[in-house]
Amino acid sequence: MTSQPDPQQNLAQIEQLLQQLPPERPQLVVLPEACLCFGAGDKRQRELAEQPGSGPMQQRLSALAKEHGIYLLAGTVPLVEQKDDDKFSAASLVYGPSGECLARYDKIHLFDVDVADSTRTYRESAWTHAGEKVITVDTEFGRLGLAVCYDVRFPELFRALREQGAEVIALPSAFTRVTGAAHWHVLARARAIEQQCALVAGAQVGTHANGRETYGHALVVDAWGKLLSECDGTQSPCLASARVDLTELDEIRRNIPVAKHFASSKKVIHE
Ligand SMILES: O=C(O)CNC(=O)[C@H](CS)NC(=O)CCC(=O)C(=O)O
Repeated sequence: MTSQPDPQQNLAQIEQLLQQLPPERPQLVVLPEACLCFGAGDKRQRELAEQPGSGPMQQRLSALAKEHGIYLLAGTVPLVEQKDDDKFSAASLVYGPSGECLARYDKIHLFDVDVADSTRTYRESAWTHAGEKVITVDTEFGRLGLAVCYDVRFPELFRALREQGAEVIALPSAFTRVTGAAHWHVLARARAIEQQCALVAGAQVGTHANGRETYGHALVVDAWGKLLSECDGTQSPCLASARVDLTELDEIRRNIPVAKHFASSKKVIHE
């Protein structure tokens, strides 16, 4: 998606995308990071932020999951608790096919980074509370692990997801065009290969209202690291869609038992 600051506009685009879904169920749809208000600015996002479980954005997402009978993962909806200061949490929300909210993951690694692009300095922690919990959730198709965008650079989080039983990992993202061109595919495939999990990544693409440029390339990778589907950036919004065979995952894990061999490095690396 090339999300705009206005949630209504983005929701209309999401509705259009969902009309094009293949008929198979169960089905997981992973929307990009900041799918409802990209580029709204920190002040506006704080205004839009909802309390967990209530508010128009969450109601609409829940209704869409139910209407289409899908698992719908909304990348980073701004949420606040009553006690909050002027910061909000960047929360990934997972809705089940009956519309219930099954899980919430707050982005752990915040993007306080300098990039050689027109934005130059990114300081996400200035307005966002960092998450403190590793989250997995059971679905009809297996256990889903949650990560967001910049998290992909931290393999420890993905190892923790695997240790919690993740089989599929969702990665809603908004990689910068510059770092994405250099690192996106390698990082996404490496995390899938290392943890022997399928990985489904939504992505922001193009030039946004605040002038930011994102890399796109939403993709689906299997547990062998094979790229099953990808948006190539020529069209937005765009749907990358694939059928993932999780019996293959069992075989990969039997043949290359990295979870067991992890004990070897645990013995010599003391944190
Ligand atoms: O700010 C918003 O509205 C939405 N959030 C984002 O765009 C986030 C935080 S600025 N972007 C990233 O994490 C880029 C990571 C990246 O590009 C890398 O790791 O190289």
